[in-house]
Amino acid sequence: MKSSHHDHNIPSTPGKFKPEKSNLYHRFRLHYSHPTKPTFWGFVFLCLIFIIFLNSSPSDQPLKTQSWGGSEWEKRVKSSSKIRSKSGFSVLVTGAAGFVGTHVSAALHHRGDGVLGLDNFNDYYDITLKRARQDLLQKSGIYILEGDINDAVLVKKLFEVVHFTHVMHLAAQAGVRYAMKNPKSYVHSNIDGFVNLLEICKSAEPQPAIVWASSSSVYGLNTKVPFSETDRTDQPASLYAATKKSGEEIAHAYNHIYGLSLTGLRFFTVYGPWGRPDMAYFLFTKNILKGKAIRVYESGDHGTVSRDFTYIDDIVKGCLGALDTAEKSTGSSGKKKGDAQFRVFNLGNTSPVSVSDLVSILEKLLKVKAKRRVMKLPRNGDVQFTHANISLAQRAFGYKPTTDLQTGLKKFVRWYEGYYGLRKKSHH
Ligand SMILES: O=C(O)[C@H]1O[C@H](OP(=O)(O)OP(=O)(O)OC[C@H]2O[C@@H](n3ccc(=O)[nH]c3=O)[C@H](O)[C@@H]2O)[C@H](O)[C@@H](O)[C@@H]1O
Repeated sequence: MKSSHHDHNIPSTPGKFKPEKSNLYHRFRLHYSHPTKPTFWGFVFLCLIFIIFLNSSPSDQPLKTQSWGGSEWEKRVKSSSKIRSKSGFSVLVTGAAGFVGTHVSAALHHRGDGVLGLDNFNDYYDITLKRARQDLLQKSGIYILEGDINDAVLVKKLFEVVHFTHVMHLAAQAGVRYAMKNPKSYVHSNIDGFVNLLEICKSAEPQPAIVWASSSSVYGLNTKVPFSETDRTDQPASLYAATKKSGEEIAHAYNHIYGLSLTGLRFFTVYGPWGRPDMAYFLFTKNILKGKAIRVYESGDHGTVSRDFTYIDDIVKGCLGALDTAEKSTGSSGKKKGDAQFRVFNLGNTSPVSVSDLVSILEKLLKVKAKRRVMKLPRNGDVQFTHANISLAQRAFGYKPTTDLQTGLKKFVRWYEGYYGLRKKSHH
């Protein structure tokens, strides 16, 4: 599972029994060659198979919920969610140990909003990075609860303990290309999980306003540039995109039936410090520094593949702007009392850069020449280009990205070197 041919750096699927199994198998083989006790070892083998069977869950992502509950736990939940400023919010941030979730949580807390994080800490990518982000937030008093958005009992309990004014829903199975490897994880988090959350929000008293992460990938094969929110989004090129588009339709239905205030944000390839190791800029940095080859995609006839790379701080401003302009939900007792706000916004940078230029910028910053393997874009769900029109978000909450790719990557590289201990110590 680990080293597939495409994305050798993408970690294995959640549900990590394989390596252990082969370990045990080898250990067993060593002992099995012992001539004296074949039946004993046969028995041990059967036991092991049985244990493996018991431990393997039929679902792709088993619910991993720590023990929770009790008065101490409630105190912690309440204290983290407590509003510390005049007219501040109390926000449940799902996916709070994720890349965007961490930055948004920190920004909300910083301005005096109460923040409770929820994250299932799945192993789609390096968990130690998620734990490090958790530690970072914990230092400023933000509690990230370990639990899954599919866990209805837990999420319901949270709404009983705290009257959240807002939900910032960022928990998702991200990544475009990984959807071919683990399709069900996308349905599990992006559809099942979202519906579970909305079901609970619709019955919560009071209903919170919800802002959530959609994706630029919903534009799929759309060729009209720049992408506007009114452009067609019915031609997804990946299952990931299809689940995010489904999320937008599901959001509409919950807004229509239950009066939930819903805002979907179409993020355009967000990058920056504390980013996701499965994304190209991160993966490239790692491999360039290791002297390993990187795959640089191009389209047919040596055309460029480009992205409207958007720096994390700009995205955070967009998220806060969306929260600040979100109107209240209108329903109560699970029933709609009037029309509620329904919005979708692009949050991009408005200046696409080719993957090849991305690599050149990294080469300069890292002072290492990349070993480029230029290849035609495989049919893996990637689209050829993205380019956001952001005028809608600009009008609604003054969204205006200010960081170009060069500047943003510089900050990323500085973080990367610090985090992985690569920075040269200066001798006065
Ligand atoms: O905009 C979005 O909504 C999406 O942005 C990113 O998806 P993507 O644009 O594919 O980001 P990267 O994985 O960083 O890829 C960036 C570019 O590098 C290219 N690439 C990727 C990997 C690789 O080995 N080589 C390569 O040339 C891709 O084709 C793509 O054009 C995120 O990973 C998604 O979770 C998010 O939803």
